This record gives sequence, C-alpha cells and structure tokens, in this order.
Amino acid sequence: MTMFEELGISPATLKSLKKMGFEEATPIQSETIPRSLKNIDLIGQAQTGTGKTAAFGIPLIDKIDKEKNQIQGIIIAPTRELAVQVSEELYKIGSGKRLGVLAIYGGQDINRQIRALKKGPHIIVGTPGRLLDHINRKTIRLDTVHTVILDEADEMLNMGFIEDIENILAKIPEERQTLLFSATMPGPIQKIAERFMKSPEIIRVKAREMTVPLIEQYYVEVQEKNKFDVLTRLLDIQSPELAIVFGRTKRRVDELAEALNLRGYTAEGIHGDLTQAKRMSVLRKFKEGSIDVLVATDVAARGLDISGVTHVYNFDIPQDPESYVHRIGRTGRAGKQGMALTFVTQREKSYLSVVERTTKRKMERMNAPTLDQALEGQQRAVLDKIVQTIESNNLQFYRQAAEELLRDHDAVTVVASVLKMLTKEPDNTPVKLTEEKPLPQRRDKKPQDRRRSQDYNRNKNYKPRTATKRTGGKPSRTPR
Ligand SMILES: Nc1ncnc2c1ncn2[C@@H]1O[C@H](COP(=O)(O)OP(=O)(O)OP(=O)(O)O)[C@@H](O)[C@H]1O
Ligand SMILES: [Mg+2]
Repeated sequence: MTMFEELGISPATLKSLKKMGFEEATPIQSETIPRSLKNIDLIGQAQTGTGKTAAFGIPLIDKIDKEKNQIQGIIIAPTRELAVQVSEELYKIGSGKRLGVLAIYGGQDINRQIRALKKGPHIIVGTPGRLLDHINRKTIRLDTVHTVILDEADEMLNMGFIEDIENILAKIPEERQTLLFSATMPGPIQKIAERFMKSPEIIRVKAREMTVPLIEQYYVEVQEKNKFDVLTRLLDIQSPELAIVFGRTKRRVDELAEALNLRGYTAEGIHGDLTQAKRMSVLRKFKEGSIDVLVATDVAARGLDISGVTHVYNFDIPQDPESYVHRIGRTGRAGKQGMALTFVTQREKSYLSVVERTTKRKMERMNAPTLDQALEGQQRAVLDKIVQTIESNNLQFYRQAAEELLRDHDAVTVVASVLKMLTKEPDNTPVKLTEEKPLPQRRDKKPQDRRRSQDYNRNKNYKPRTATKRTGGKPSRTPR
C-alpha cells in the first residue's frame, strides 16, 4: 500500500484527504495519480468500488489554478445521479483549496444552472445531453479547459452517447489531457477511445478477476413465474441491510417495487422515466435507510456509491457481462463484503456462461429456498433480536407480566407464541407481475473469440467509425 504523501500531491489536497478519512491510496490511485500529474493521457481500469473517482479527482484538483475563475476541468458521467455524486466527492477533495465544483444535468432548471455557471466554477461535472445544451447556448465555454475525464468511459462511448461525446470533445482545446476511467473496457470501445487521446497509457490494476473478490457471487435457477416468491424468500432469509434489485425494464421495476410493498417490504423503484426530483428523493431515502430495497434498471448500475448495500439481486439476468460487473459492484465497495445473486431461467443460461467467461469467475449455484427455509430465516432474525434484548438487560418493567403469564402456561408455550407473533409469516398477498420475454437465445461463442465474447448484445449493429448519425433519442440502447 502507498501513502498519499508519496504521490506528489499538494499539502492542501492531502489535508482534504485526511479529513475524508483516506489514509492509504488504493492501487488504481497510486498507479495513476503521479502519471496524471505529469499530464499523460490515461485509460484507467480497476474493479468497482476501488476509488477511481479520487484517482482522477485528486490530480485534477491539484492542477486547477484557483485564481482563475474559469472552467479548467470537465468530467462527463452517464447519469445524473452519478454526476451529482462525483461533484460531491470532488468538492470534498477540493475543499482544502476551496475550489468551485458544479454539477450540470438534465431535469434540473437550466436558468438555475446558468446562474451558478456565472459564478465561475473551476470544475464542471455533467451528463452529455445537458452539457451540449449549455455549450450550444454558449453558457458553457470550454476554451479554458485543460483536463477532460470520462467517467464510465465505455458506457459513454457506447452507441447511444458517442456522438454527444464527440461533439463535446471537439469544443475542448487539443492540447488538453484526456482521461478515461471504468471498471470495464471492452476492446472495440478502447479502440474508439484511443482516437480521442494522445498516445494514452493504459493502466489496468492487475486483478485475476474483473469483479471484486469480496463479493460472493451466486446464481439461482428459477422459472420466470416463480421469481418473485424466490426473491421474497431470499430477502427473508438473508435480511440484507440494504439491497438493490435490478430489473430489465421500467415497467418491471415499477411492478416489482409495488409488489414488494404489497408484501410488506419498504421498496421504491428508480428508472429513467421518473422526474429528476423523484429520482433524487428515492436515492436519498435509500441512503438514509428509510427504504430497504431499491428496485432499479441499469440506470443505477454505474458508479453509484452507497455504503451499506450488502446484497444485489439480479431479478433479470443482465444482457451483457459489463452490465453484470457494474450492477453487482454496487456492493462490496471500499473493502466491504457483499453478496450478489443472479436469477437465471432455463432459456437464458447461455448468458450466465458469457458473464462467467468475461469476469473469469464462476458463480456458485444456490438452490431456491423453500417456504420453510424462509420462515426459519425470519425466525432466526427474531431469535437474534430476543437475545440482543436479553443482553440489553433492561427488562425490569416486563418482569411482573412475564411471571403472571408463566403461572398459567408453560415456558415453551409462552416463548413459542411470542416467536410466532414477532416472526413475519409467509405473505401470499397476490401481486401483479407481467412476465418478461426471455432474452434472445444466444449461440455460445468460443472462449478464444475475445472480440465477439466482449461484444454487447445491445450493440450488435455497432460500427466503431461510423457512429455519427443521430436518429433521435439513443437508438441502440435498452430504455432504462
Ligand atoms: N484511498 C481511499 N481510502 C479510503 N476510502 C476510499 C479511498 N479511495 C476511495 N475511497 C472510497 O471508496 C468508495 C468507492 O470509491 P469510488 O466510488 O471512487 O469507486 P469506483 O472505483 O469509481 O467504483 P465504480 O467502478 O463502481 O464507479 C467511496 O466511498 C470512496 O470515498
Ligand atoms: Mg466510479
């Protein structure tokens, strides 16, 4: 492990890092920070939750001239929530220098953003669409920018975003530094990326697997119609602190969130059709713990850093291995343990092997739990609580009532009825869940066929050099 002091970082930034509780640099940080400070173009790839934000944030902050109230650094992120999160982390890193960092994203009042821009922030973190909007209105000028960073670079250079990214990069001076970061970087995307960069160095933190070893990974074979019951049983048995359930479509997410609430879980959904205010409030409630289960499309798969997420359930198997890596990477962050479970229907089993081959890690098979096991799980949770209460030794007030009860009934009967009262028994409230069509069956590819096996299902039509025509919206992407 390397200490931050060894990396050539300024005292002001070191002070901020200390305040944030960062002591040692993570491997991607110690590998990239010194190079980045030398203005070298970099592609940085490291596992989810290993501190890529600070890896690009620290040197950027150090290179900002505080005296110039001009935009000097720009970070592009694929989702609004991520733009906000990255801007917050950068603000903290920059607090020692008192830098201005502004998040710019769609769904927020543009006039408010224009007013904030007039204050002359040093760094902007934005989503591509809204950034372009400001560039076209000339409310953002990029001619003073010396550093540009694409967070989740592979996602941003995917079909749906590439034209926007190209347009933004065209407005930034050529003698800039360009940095790309992601946990995944499929070959064809890396090729596109290199077109925007000056002989980039590729820094891959050596890891045998693409996913973090701290995440236990399981798959559960289940029929489509049984998925929901299996999910609720797993939630009952595993009692996650915070859980994210990923579904394939917006409708799926809405229905799942509603169904979970009907069965007594506190769940809310997040997807691209909700208003920005709603998306933010759902996320806030989840972070605060007033929702236990966040149901999400892939919109929440990339980059979000929420501490306390102990379990990720892939209710629907992801369409491509990269999506799998990012989804499960919402747990097991910053050295913490996590568990990921992926539901697989018989017809979609080929997707499982594609994921395993790409991540170089086998998922362990888990049997779908039975009703009795779920009940047992709930009972165990109650037992734990009772033991805790006994240990708290604060029962004086209840003793007399307990003695009265024991006069008329034997001890086992009394305890059993308390257990029954406290245990959440299986709830069969009917729920409505429209069946998802299974993903198209894919013919298995040979492992040595790397390019193809890294290819995205959703990018079948993807041609690296010709992605310039925009046909309204984001053509090849799954709506999320
Ligand atoms: N050196 C460090 N010491 C302690 N905590 C750190 C350090 N660097 C980053 N962290 C914390 O680790 C968590 C994960 O960091 P971050 O979100 O940057 O990961 P990431 O690599 O970008 O993951 P993803 O691929 O999912 O986007 C954050 O809460 C961050 O504050
Ligand atoms: Mg990140």
